Amino acid sequence: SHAWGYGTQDGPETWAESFPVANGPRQSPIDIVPTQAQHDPSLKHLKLKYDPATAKGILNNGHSFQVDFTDDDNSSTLAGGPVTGIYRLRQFHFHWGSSDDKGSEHTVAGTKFPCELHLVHWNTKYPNFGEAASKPDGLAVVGVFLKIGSANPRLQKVLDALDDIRSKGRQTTFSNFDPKTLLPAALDFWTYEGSLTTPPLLESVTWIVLKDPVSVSPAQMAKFRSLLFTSEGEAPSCMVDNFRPPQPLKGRKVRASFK
Ligand SMILES: COc1cccc(N2C=Cc3cc(S(N)(=O)=O)sc3S2(=O)=O)c1
Ligand SMILES: [Zn+2]
Repeated sequence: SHAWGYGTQDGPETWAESFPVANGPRQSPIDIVPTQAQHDPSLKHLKLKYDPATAKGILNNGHSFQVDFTDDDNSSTLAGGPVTGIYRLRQFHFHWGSSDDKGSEHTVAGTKFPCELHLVHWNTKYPNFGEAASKPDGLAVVGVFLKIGSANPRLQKVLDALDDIRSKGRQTTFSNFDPKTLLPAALDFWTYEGSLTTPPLLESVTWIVLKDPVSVSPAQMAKFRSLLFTSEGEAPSCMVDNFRPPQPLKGRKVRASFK
């Protein structure tokens, strides 16, 4: 399969060679400019229903780490907001920087956050995740910014699991976790039509980026940065700066759920 990464030889500037959609009309992430986002009063409020029992495992996939959920019923779902129908939670993961001045994928009027959480959901009008991932309305990803502040106790269970998945390919069980605890109190959001931010960069994502960040402490950021891009036995390479920079808007409109 295609070896891609975030280095100088295999990073975002090279991805179009193997994934030409990288230069497509609806690529993500983007810079969100609040003054240019249009308030859309027809947007419904976000309906997130997560069952902690659907948490299954945590995996270092060599690009990030992800917490996977069982998605064989509608126990953990997203509805409302900009989407029609019911989307099932598949996994969540993060993107972060080597220092606190960068790391997020979306930016807000040019402001970068040190970390960004993505909760990936797929449209149940399609038979399974893989099918949905290739459809223009197949996926809905909720993005949450993390900003430096006090330690976030809700992150701790996830961060404590990282010791067991330090290298690429490592995974361990991860159960009884409610991802709703990772979200800010208010679910105000910006939304636009975009793509996966890593290969295969499929243009199948309705993005729902929450306006309010949640906190993360410098020590907690150090835990993220203790992960490795590399497998055991390879020369170790710290998993940092696993973010794609903002992509051209190409005429897309960003809507806001709030005034
Ligand atoms: C058949 O399509 C598949 C199959 C298996 C995994 C994936 N994915 C790959 C990248 C990717 C990037 C995401 S992000 N950063 O935009 O939230 S979400 C996501 S994924 O859907 O898990 C796609
Ligand atoms: Zn992501």
